Amino acid sequence: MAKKIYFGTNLKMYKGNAEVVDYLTQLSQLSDTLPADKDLELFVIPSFTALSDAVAAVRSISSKHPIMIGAQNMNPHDCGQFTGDISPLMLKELGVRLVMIGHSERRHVFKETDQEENAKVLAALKHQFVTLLCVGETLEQKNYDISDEILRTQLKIGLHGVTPAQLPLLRIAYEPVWAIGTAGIPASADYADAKQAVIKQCLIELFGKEGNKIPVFYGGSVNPENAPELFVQPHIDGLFIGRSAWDAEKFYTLMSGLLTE
Ligand SMILES: O=C(CO)COP(=O)(O)O
Repeated sequence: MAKKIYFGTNLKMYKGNAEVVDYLTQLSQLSDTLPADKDLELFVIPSFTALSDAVAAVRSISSKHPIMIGAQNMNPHDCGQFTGDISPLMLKELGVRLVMIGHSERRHVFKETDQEENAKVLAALKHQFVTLLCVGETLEQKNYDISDEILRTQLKIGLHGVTPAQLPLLRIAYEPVWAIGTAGIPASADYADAKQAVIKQCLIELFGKEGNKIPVFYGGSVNPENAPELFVQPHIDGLFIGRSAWDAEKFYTLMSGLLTE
């Protein structure tokens, strides 16, 4: 069987409810026309306020390649005195299937620690969410030549206590902090692939040969120009995209170009 291919986008704090519904309606219709013989996992991660209607929107359109809806963050507790936070049970109730944990903006803007990401990873897996842990080094860490150590630390703490039975739900995104967003400089395909290899090696150390089956995506200024080279790298299982995927047609064009090459 051909290798599974992964495409996802994080909408960050950009689209409100109505805009997310329009976007998903368009993207679901377009995704139906992607090659039927490809084994694809597509996911879109909107803001919390759009999740309910986002789930309804993707359910209302039948597509050969249905879109999985994810949340951008999650409190690890089922309920409690955590004003402003959202629990796993609340996300489950809405039909959300995926939870993203440890996005660079959560780590660096909101100062989340590896230990906090670990609590969220364990809670997300316990509640059977597809669990997407993001890792990546800052520019300063890269300049000190400690990127590999940082990635290994984020993985070893972030995944502490994950059991082999939970691995099929786990996804990793490598998103170098310096490559993300409007001020980001895209990683070269060679650099990205080398770091993805470090991540895969660490996953094998943690979980044995089953660790090699965990999909690892690249994210950080993916665009129509650099996507083809990134996509064919041996250690990159999928692309996790921000700005270049926020227009449904542009996202579709990027994906269909890669799938038909
Ligand atoms: O943060 C990202 C995805 O989570 C990547 O964003 P950009 O593709 O806009 O750099």
